[in-house]
Amino acid sequence: MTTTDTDELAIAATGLRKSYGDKTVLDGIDIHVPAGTVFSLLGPNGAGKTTAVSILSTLISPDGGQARIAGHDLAAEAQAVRAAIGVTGQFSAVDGLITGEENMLLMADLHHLSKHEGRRVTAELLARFDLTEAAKKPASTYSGGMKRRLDIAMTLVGSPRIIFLDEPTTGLDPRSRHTMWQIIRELVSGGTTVFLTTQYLEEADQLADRIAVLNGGKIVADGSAEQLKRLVPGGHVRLRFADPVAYERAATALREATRNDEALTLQIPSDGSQRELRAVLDWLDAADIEADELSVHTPDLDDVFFALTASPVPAQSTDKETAR
Ligand SMILES: Nc1ncnc2c1ncn2[C@@H]1O[C@H](COP(=O)(O)OP(=O)(O)OP(=O)(O)O)[C@@H](O)[C@H]1O
Repeated sequence: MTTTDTDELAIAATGLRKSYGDKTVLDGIDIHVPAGTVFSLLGPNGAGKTTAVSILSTLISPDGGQARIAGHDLAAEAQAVRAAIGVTGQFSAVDGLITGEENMLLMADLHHLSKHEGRRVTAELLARFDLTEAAKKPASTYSGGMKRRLDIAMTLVGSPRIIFLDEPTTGLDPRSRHTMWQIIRELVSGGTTVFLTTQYLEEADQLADRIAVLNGGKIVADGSAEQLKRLVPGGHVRLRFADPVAYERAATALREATRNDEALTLQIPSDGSQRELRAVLDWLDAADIEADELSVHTPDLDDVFFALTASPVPAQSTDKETAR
């Protein structure tokens, strides 16, 4: 990789390793995040997402590997790295005993902003995150979504170029989750780089330019949501019949279909495109058969996630496999 490539990367990590005792959590992972994009690290519980965030944000040291964050070496220039990043973890930095505004002013102090500048930034961020009305109330009275917004607002006091959001919407209701997604999109359109960990596949699908799936200590897949979806087969059209005679005739006409004689359904491999759907309908018309229901299934990130995280992780993924 040339120097220019490295400069344009907000995060460039290679061979990161971390073990606790004889448990290898990260077994040599590479992460490259271009500036101004959203990168999402996905993985089941305990996969090591928080560990990766903690390493990249200088909270803990890796056992091996290197990383440059905002152009600074993680090990040799930890202070410069810290100055360039913001971290919002699973455990909020919000102090419930003081007001939202006081939490913000405290952050401004920590970042050595002048009194005047601290007040200006606080007012601006509280307004941006729709917290002006609640600013003078103790943060303990805030809803989950408000606390999460305050947490991110506090992170932004230091104007970080890169922010790490560790499961930013876990436990939020759908409306608050959508508000958070909007906030993240606005941050990125303003040039911030976002490193996001999530257990919600839809969240990664909605927000991330690139997604990496972490499992068994390794990145098992890496790409855009579309690229990842292409990794798994499973796109199909399903036809359901109420009449067993129509079902039998359709099964004879559509030789590639997989039969389910109990449910009277036929499953035909398909990419879900208009062309392929039309072909199926044309076959049915030609044979003068009418299906009672037609549904299209295209692989989604769930399929990718379950396919990629199926075996090496014990109990949890087995449950998911059986559930499907
Ligand atoms: N300080 C520690 N000492 C020992 N083991 C640890 C420590 N921190 C993390 N682990 C273990 O490392 C593994 C990865 O943990 P980590 O919190 O990074 O996973 P995660 O992907 O963030 O999971 P979750 O989604 O549940 O937060 C887990 O098995 C955890 O028990």
